[in-house]
Amino acid sequence: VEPISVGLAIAGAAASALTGFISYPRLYCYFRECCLHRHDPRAAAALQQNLDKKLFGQHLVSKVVVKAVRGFLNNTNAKKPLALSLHGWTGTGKNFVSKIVAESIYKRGLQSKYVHQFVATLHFPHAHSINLYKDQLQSWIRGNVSVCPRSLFIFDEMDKMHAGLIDSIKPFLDYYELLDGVSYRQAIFIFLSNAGAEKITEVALDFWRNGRTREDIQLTDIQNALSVSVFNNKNSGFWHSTLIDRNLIDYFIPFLPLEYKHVKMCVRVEIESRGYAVDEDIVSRIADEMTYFPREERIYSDKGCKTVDAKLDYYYDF
Ligand SMILES: Nc1ncnc2c1ncn2[C@@H]1O[C@H](COP(=O)(O)OP(=O)(O)OP(=O)(O)O)[C@@H](O)[C@H]1O
Repeated sequence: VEPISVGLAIAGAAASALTGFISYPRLYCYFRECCLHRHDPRAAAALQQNLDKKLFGQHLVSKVVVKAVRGFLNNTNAKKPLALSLHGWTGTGKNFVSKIVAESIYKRGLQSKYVHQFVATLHFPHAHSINLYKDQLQSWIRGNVSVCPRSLFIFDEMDKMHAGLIDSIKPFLDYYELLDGVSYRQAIFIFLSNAGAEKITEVALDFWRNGRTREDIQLTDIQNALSVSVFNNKNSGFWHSTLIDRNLIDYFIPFLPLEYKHVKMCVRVEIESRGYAVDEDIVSRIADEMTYFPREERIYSDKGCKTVDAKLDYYYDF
């Protein structure tokens, strides 16, 4: 065999292995993050599993989020992007659930280049810059969905967001097939706010006072009251935006206020995540340090599970 033809054969094999490698998307995407083009059945299963395991005291949230996201990911012919609006008291798991949703779709979760998070007071702090923010936000969304149709956008503190800014994202949430040549129908938008938290607490408290269990609360018990209260709340940017009256929000998802037992569950998770054995005495002491409302019954933690990790620092020497 001529040395030159052996060389060519080796070069050819190497080249075809390389082309095979590059054109084999699953292998390629194993090493480098890729936009999700096709439905991956593992995404919905991972979402269900993680919510079941990690999210405490939110039976309505788990049910609705899994149904909504699974249905949307399975739908190859969605007519609009998915828009979820998460409502509830502080520290009840809204950001936590958004993170779990992000992680179920993209391995790198919130760090993924296809997941974009905005915090109203951080990214859009000045009312006088609203026009600039509008332009920036629209071109950011357009640019990112052009690169990856299955992009995820999370907007925190929606109740502090300027109504004009909310209106500027409205076209992306609508039923258009294409906007300037871009389709937004595979994108997912998650909006977080405390708007409606009082209403949700009222319903939960009613159940408690009537001796009914928290798990008896159905979505319908809360949902109508919630959309009306959020819509009529003059303090939240949501009320005068057209997102709600044009029915662009697909699901209103209520987060119930967390009870003493849920706070304890959060403390245990935090202790374990730091590699310590759970000491029930410390768990109770931390849960006891939190404050609870209403003043007479003291059922719900007024910070939810927030600040639990900070309190833990006091008990463990790092
Ligand atoms: N229902 C829950 N189940 C398990 N852990 C929770 C739950 N709620 C909150 N936590 C824990 O508390 C932390 C803080 O909660 P999170 O940031 O999700 O609250 P939030 O509802 O977004 O509050 P805010 O309205 O103040 O932004 C989470 O990172 C998580 O560790």
